[in-house]
Amino acid sequence: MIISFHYNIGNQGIFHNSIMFVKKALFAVPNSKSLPIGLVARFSSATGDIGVTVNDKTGVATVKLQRAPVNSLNTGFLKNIESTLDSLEKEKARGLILTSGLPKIFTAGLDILELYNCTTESLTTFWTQLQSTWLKLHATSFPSVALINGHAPGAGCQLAMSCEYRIMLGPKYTIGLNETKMGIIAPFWFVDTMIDTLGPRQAELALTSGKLFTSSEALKVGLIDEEVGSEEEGVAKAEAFLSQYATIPGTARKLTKLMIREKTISNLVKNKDKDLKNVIDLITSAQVQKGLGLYLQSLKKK
Ligand SMILES: CCCC/C=C/CC(=O)SCCNC(=O)CCNC(=O)[C@H](O)C(C)(C)COP(=O)(O)OP(=O)(O)OC[C@H]1O[C@@H](n2cnc3c(N)ncnc32)[C@H](O)[C@@H]1OP(=O)(O)O
Repeated sequence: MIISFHYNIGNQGIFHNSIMFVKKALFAVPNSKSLPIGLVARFSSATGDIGVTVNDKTGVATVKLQRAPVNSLNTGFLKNIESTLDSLEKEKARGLILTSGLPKIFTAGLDILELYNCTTESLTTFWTQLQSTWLKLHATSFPSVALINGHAPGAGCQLAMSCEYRIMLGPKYTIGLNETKMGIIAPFWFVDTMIDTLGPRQAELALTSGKLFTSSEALKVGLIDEEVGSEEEGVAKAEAFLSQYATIPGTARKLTKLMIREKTISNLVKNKDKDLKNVIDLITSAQVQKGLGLYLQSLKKK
């Protein structure tokens, strides 16, 4: 476990001539490392790595997801993300920028290997962790921005939608809930989140077709809030968005957010077991297993 807390020195970034400016450890982020982007692949692991950088002037934490090759979300990585959010809550972070440390991919969504050839037991562990990580992200007390610097299909889109503001790097990447394209059904809380984000009409069109939106299409329907031409521009816009909360009393902000999100959150909290049963029934069916196998093969053939 590396316990590190990285400061942005005068907003110049944490790496200068490949030297990390690292101040003393202030809190623990389990299994976390802060890595130069070019080194990401070397640190790939079952649980992934999470780079956390906190700007000491603003208290905003930038969290970089790093699980090569595509930041797919397995049980360990989701647990790692949840622990990171717990640490940020404990240390009273003033804001979150959630982004990817990998080139081209925000996250490829759920790790299909957790769904394919799974047992009821392994699927239960995985799905329970997914529910728990999502609940934490969706209800953070601090404001959150998803800086979507690559593709964000499936649960990648779900994570982004749970942040309060979405900034996407254009024009090459896509985002959306593509479950129906895979012959599966998005869980009700993914659907609720998309309805909260797009409204019922656009959500229905998007979900039934499993649409993956380009950044400009996503902007048009309100799936993202801003499209940017570079990561630097994205970071600047994310910081600008978060800076407006510097003068807003935190408790009033948090309670307002939770009031607006309460219905979607409590729908999952009250129906966790039902959701799990739906998933087990669907995912372990022979037909869905066959489809997932073919989907995995098609990804590998590319
Ligand atoms: C009630 C049940 C509800 C279940 C809900 C599910 C929500 C989900 O999130 S389902 C998953 C949705 N995600 C996808 O469909 C994404 C699939 N992946 C892609 O479209 C592409 O990989 C990409 C656009 C993300 C990246 O393309 P790129 O060309 O850069 O890389 P690839 O060569 O395709 O992939 C590299 C490597 O990674 C493997 N892989 C890709 N995605 C996943 C994944 N989601 N899970 C596991 N593994 C994945 C891919 O097979 C390649 O593996 P190899 O290197 O071994 O060939």
